[in-house]
Amino acid sequence: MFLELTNVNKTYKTGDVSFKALANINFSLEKGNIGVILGPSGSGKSTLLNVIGGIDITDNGAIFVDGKDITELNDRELTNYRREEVGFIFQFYNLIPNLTVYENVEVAANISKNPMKVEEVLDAVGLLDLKDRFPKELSGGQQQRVSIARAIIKKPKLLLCDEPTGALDYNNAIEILKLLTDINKKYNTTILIITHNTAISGIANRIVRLRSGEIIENKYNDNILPAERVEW
Ligand SMILES: Nc1ncnc2c1ncn2[C@@H]1O[C@H](COP(=O)(O)OP(=O)(O)OP(=O)(O)O)[C@@H](O)[C@H]1O
Repeated sequence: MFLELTNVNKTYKTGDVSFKALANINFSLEKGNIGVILGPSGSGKSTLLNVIGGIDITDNGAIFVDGKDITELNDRELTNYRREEVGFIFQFYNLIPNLTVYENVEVAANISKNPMKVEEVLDAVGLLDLKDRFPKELSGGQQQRVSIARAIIKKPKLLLCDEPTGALDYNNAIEILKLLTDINKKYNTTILIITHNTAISGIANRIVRLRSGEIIENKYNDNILPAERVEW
């Protein structure tokens, strides 16, 4: 199994108050699969993505990524894991406003050991013609393509997406889902998407539903839809 979580718990402590954000999480995802984590606001989706991405730490449990338990890594190893093995995509793109499209992607290449060529990645996301524009000169969908280019240039084993279509209108959202499924096929990248939008689960091999930090449903999807046929 490529990604495997066993008995993962996460508690936030603020002063004397503690809050259990993840309770006994168990699920797994095969290499090259797409997983979708569904759940309402506050159900623990971002927390789950953050612990899988090595941005936050768990109370206990194991998180195996490609055979390695990342909860056992020291700080330096965890930095390398985040930098080399995981790509992140967020709802609000987080592009650097005073750098061009090309430069935004180049920055990511510069901190990676064995990156793809900037042109190749911009071509893969359909932005080669717009490489000299600044983020404010792009539509939301185009800005999200830049952030996807930035995430995949390091050839991540795992692509973690936090509401990747949350700020987009329907047509742009479908284009981004199509791009994610294309990347999944082209590079065999394992992708995990968190969203409150149930319709997005149409493109996923595995669907996990969270409520109040607990998994209430975990199923294999044997009726996968192409992105173009996802509707909401
Ligand atoms: N740093 C923190 N300190 C304390 N509590 C936190 C912290 N981060 C998140 N929480 C709490 O943990 C719970 C889960 O939060 P999380 O952000 O994982 O939910 P979510 O499903 O991603 O929500 P949303 O869809 O609104 O982003 C929430 O009740 C939240 O208030």
